[in-house]
Amino acid sequence: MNPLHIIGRVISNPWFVGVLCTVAAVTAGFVDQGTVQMWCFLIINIMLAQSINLLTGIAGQISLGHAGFLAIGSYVAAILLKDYGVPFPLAILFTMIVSGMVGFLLAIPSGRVREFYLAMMSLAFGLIVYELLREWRGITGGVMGTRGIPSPNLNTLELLGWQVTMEWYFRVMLLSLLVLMFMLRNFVKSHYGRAFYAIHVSELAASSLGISQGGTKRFAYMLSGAIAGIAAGFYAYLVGYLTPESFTLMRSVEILVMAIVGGLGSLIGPILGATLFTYLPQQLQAFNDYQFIVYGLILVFSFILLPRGIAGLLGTHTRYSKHDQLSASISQADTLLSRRSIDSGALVEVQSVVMEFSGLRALDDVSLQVFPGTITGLVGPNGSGKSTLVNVISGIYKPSSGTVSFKGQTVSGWPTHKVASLGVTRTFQDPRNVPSLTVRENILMGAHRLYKHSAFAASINSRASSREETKFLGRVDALMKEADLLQHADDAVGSLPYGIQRLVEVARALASDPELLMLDEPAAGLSEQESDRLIAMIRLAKEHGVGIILIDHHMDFLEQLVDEVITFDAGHEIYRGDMAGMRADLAVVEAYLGKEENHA
Ligand SMILES: Nc1ncnc2c1ncn2[C@@H]1O[C@H](COP(=O)(O)OP(=O)(O)OP(=O)(O)O)[C@@H](O)[C@H]1O
Repeated sequence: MNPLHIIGRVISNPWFVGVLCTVAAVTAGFVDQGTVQMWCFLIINIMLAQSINLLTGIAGQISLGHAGFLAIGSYVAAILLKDYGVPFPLAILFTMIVSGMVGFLLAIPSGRVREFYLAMMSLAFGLIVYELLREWRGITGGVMGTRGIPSPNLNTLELLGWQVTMEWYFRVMLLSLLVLMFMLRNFVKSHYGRAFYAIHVSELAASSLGISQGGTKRFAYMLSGAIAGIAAGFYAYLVGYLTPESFTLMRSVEILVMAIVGGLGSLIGPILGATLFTYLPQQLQAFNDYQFIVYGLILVFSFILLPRGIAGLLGTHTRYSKHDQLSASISQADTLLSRRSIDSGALVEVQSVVMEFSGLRALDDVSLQVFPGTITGLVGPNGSGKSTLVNVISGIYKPSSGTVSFKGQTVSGWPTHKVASLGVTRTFQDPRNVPSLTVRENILMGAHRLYKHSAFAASINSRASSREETKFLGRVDALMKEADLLQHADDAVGSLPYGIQRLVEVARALASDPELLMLDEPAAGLSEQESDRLIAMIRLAKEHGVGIILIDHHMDFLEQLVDEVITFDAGHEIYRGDMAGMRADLAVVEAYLGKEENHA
């Protein structure tokens, strides 16, 4: 085994972490105050790097203004203690809430912009906060800053009449970090963590699983702000004075770089990055004037040589499921899918839908009904409107006119995630999985809409949350067995052949326990064996009363499955009936089948 990977395994082992923290907590009583203070700065950096990692590394929302959170939190904490005498743990708690609220508010405009613009917006946030600190003299003390904040460094910090020394301050910080890491780890491994990762990779695929992109982004900003708030509170008391110069753009960049160099998306990475960036500047002091050049070079080389950061070099992976914790208790699921009544009326009803794109009529007066336990095939030449119809039903497009209703309720115009949360699940023409997550994690993501437990319950790994996770992990294992995917359960989806990726997406759709399942060319690129697996899965869904819309160009494949087939040409329905009738229909042969045969 690679020796670096052995190091990675050791440092991510909870026993190692426990022993290291105990040793540090005890040793803090014997070493000089400067060393303990440095350890405190390390903890602050770890918290900040985790905060940005959650937002940028996991939820994919780039932030160049994190020093803004640090600044707001630090000044709030300072004012609460210095001016109002709030005990410092309570003041830190309050700071966490204020910073979380700032994060939430910041997410509202951020929800509308992406990538480069998002980076610019977060940059503007950091710059505005910096200017406010300089100009709002009555509150912040302007460029002179705020001094005389009770601090363990000056032996002026007290709690209930007891003087808090540096050594005890460090122990409180260490305990806070351990609690934070425990909660963060559980959170990331829950359906909340998977939702963060899903919006990062594909907002469209995420919303088709019932994940609200706006809500998830706001939640990510809020949590990230709250974590930065905790770091800020500890920072304000640790240093005992605040000036705007501690919260410049450089500080924001430094926080981001710590997480990137450590390894974005993993939980170990930010710890490693923060450690490097806390101690490196000290080591480089020997280089005097060349200190910053050396610093810059290290950065450039680490970006080039370590694309997944130090955590990648050490082979540490963060898992986005609790499979490793719960594997002993996972049994085979009793049911793969809920059994639904097939005697009820139409599941979905499309009425006179027209869909126009700048003058092009992709759908022209289309109507159809799909009943539980039936399969409706959609066929037609390329560009005839099949995918557009699925996009209209799933809420990706709002029809230009006409309505879509699901179980009698009009859903046209609803956001995609809200339609999906009713049990309307679809797959895409090109599979949209999360390539870096495992097969198990991807399929588990499908169950998102079914989870009931709160984010707090997920973070403390409550009994109810474990029970729910175990149930869905069992269901996912059973689905993997059905799809013959068990041997790939722990492989990253991106490393697998195309056909397998398609089966993963279909299994993910089934994990949502859908009422209506829409499959867009699921058999494309599958081997014969994989195609048989797919047929078995579709039949399983049908037997359980799921209503299915199936788009495909393979007539042999459709023949084995569909109850009814509808043929489109240029957005119009040209045939509806059984497969035999379709093959004999002159209009279909003219518009579609003739061309298909010519292709063959
Ligand atoms: N977002 C969009 N903007 C503009 N035009 C679009 C959009 N989506 C679809 N179209 C157009 O609508 C028409 C129908 O496209 P659609 O993807 O539904 O066809 P399809 O039958 O699914 O074809 P294929 O078999 O190639 O998937 C095409 O002319 C396509 O270019």
